[in-house]
Amino acid sequence: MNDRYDEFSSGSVPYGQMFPDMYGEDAGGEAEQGYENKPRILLMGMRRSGKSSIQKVVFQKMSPNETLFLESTTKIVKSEIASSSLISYSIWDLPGQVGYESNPAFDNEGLFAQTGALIFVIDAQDNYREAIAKLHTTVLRAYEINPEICFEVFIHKVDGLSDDAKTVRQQDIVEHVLANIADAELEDQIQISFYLTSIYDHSIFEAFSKVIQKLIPQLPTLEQLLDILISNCCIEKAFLFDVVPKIYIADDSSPVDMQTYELCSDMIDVVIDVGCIYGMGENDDTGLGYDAESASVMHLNNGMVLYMKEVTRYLALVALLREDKYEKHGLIDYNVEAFKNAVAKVFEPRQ
Ligand SMILES: Nc1nc2c(ncn2[C@@H]2O[C@H](COP(=O)(O)OP(=O)(O)OP(=O)(O)O)[C@@H](O)[C@H]2O)c(=O)[nH]1
Repeated sequence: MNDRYDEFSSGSVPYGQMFPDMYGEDAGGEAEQGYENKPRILLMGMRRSGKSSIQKVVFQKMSPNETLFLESTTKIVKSEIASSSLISYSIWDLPGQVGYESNPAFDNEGLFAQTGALIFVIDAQDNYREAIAKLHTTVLRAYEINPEICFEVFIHKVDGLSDDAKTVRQQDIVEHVLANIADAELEDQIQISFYLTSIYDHSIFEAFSKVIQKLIPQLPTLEQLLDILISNCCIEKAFLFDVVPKIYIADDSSPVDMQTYELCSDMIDVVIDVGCIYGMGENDDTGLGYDAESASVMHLNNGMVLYMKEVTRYLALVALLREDKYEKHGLIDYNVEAFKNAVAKVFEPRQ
C-alpha cells in the first residue's frame, strides 16, 4: 500500500449509524472533517459488484488478485485523495445497494447534495436486471436532490467476457438505462456516461481518469496548455498524470489511443519503481521516490521516444514523440519548463 494516502485522513461510518444523525447538524464529527469542501465521488452498486476492489486497486495499489479476499463493506468508507494542493476529492465507498434512495430514514440530501460524481458499478458477469432497476431509482433520487451530479456507469468485470459478449452486454445495459430515463421524461436533463471496466487491465484507470476530469474546473486551461506544448515540440500525445493512482487529469485534445495511454502509464510504474529503489533522498517525505528532479527519457524500438518530467509534487507530464523530433531536446526541455510554470500559475491561489 502506498504511503502517500496515509498522510491524508480517511474515515468510516458504521453502517448502522448512517441513518439520520450521520448528516444531521452534528455531522461535523471526526469522520466528517476534511471531506466537506472536496468534490465527492460516490461508488454505488449492488453487493459484490466490485466497488471496494476498484477503490483499492486504483488508489491503494492493491493487486487485483488480492481483492478476492475483500470482505463485504458494511459501512461507508471515505478516502481523501489529493493530487496537488488544488486537485483533491473524496471517494465514498458505499455498502452494496440496500435501498438508500427509497429509505425515508436515510438522509439522501446529505449524501447527494455535495456529490460531484456518482459512479454506479454493474457486474457484467452477473444478472444485471436488478442492478439496472436500482441504478434508475438512485439516479432519479440523486438528480432530484442535486441536478449537477455527473452520472457514470461502470460496466464492470468485463475481463471474463469475449469481445462479442462485451458489446452485446454494453448495448443491452445502455439501451435499458436510457429507456428508463426516457420513460421518466428526463432524457434531456440527465447525462449518463458508460465505461467498460476491469481491475485486471488499464480500463479502470482510464475510466476513473475521465470521471475525475469532469470535476476539475481548470481542465480546459490544462488542455490548452498541453495543446500548445505538443504543437511547439511536435509531440504526438501528452498526458498530465497523477503519478500515484496513474490517473491522467488532462491530455491534449487529440483522441486517446488505449495503447499510448498504457505505454505512458507503464512508464510511470517503471520510473516510480526505480525511484523507490535507488532514488529515495533523505528528504523524500512522500515515500514515492518522486521529486522535482524526477525525469526520464526512453527510446523505444519502434522509433518513438517516451518522455516524462515532474510537474508538481504529484503530477507528471508524460509525452510520446518521434525519435527525429527529439533531436532538439533542449528545445523540448525549455518548453516543458515553460509548461510547468504555466501549470503552477493555473493553480496559484487568486489574490
Ligand atoms: N473478474 C473480476 N472480478 C472482480 C473485478 N472487480 C472486482 N472483482 C471481484 O468481485 C468480488 C467482489 O468485490 P468487492 O470489491 O468486495 O465488491 P463490493 O461491490 O465492494 O461488495 P460489497 O462490499 O458487498 O458491496 C471480489 O471477489 C473481487 O475480486 C473485475 O474487474 N473482474
